[in-house]
Amino acid sequence: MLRVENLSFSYDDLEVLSFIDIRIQRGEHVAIIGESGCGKSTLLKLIYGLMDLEHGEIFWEDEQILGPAYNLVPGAPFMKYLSQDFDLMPFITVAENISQYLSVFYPDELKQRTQELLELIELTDFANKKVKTLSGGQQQRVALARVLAQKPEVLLLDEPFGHIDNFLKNSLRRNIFNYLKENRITTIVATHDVHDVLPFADRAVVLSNKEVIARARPMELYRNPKSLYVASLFGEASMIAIDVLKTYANTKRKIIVYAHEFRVSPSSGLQVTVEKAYPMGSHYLTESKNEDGETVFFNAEQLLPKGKVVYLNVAIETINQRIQEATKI
Ligand SMILES: Nc1ncnc2c1ncn2[C@@H]1O[C@H](COP(=O)(O)OP(=O)(O)OP(=O)(O)O)[C@@H](O)[C@H]1O
Repeated sequence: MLRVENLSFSYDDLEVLSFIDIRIQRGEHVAIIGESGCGKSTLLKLIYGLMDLEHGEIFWEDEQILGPAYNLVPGAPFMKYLSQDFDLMPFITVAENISQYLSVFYPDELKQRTQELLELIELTDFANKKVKTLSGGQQQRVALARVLAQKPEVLLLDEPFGHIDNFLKNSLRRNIFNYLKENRITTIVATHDVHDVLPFADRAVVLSNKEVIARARPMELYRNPKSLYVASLFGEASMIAIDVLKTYANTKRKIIVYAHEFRVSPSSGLQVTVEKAYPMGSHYLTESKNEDGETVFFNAEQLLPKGKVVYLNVAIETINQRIQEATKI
């Protein structure tokens, strides 16, 4: 088990993390999510031992992870950290970069394992190309294979698919995350991309304003977000008064509604005026204002013109589900 206990950290006078507690089981896949600048990368660097904690302790099983003040070579040997800069050897080939950490005493195994990792990152055809000639996304994939070659017990990934185009991203994500699960590699991913989180993470930890503000299974967080901040990590969302959606409801409480959960109606529901519409392929993400001037995002099948007044409804099941959570917001 990885235990992060009471961790606090500041850069000079700027406190970034305050009394963080996280426990991660061996083989578990946990996503650290939160807005840009909330401290995700800092937390990964601290877990890897690249910086000294201001307060608190980190353990992997019974071994304490210590920072550079206590370790000449920072970075725990049973862990690997894939940062946003890739740490590759630019003047040798892709295959050589990957096999650098494999044992030369077993040449057949070295060849087979290098091949396996090249297939995993979908770069078999580039095996003999020098790394410096690759694109940023290709280099990121080599960096991934290079850390996997070292068979870490714990893998820390910082925005692992940030440089990779959408064309490849989905299959690569499935390859890599399935590989990590099958090999029981404990994985912590810092990301703001929901596609890294919902299909793959066993749990998500949400950081905001120096603290952990939510932790749960990703689908649980998505279905019942406890704040607009959490919902916004999954998509456009708005806070709506329950009595506007359910006219017979006698309450001033509000619930969170995702843009795709609204249905457009010509006559009844929450009245909004269209401001702007963004084509999204299957629908138009439509920005509107309600009668109190608050912004409401909803998905519409049609392109609605600026100034058009429409009414929005939400399925009763969704309202009831969120009402149960609304008291906690
Ligand atoms: N070396 C540094 N020196 C001083 N401040 C830093 C340093 N690195 C990060 N920070 C600050 O610490 C805060 C957290 O940064 P961090 O990179 O951990 O956030 P993040 O959640 O990973 O962001 P992103 O998603 O944009 O990568 C930010 O306010 C950032 O400006």
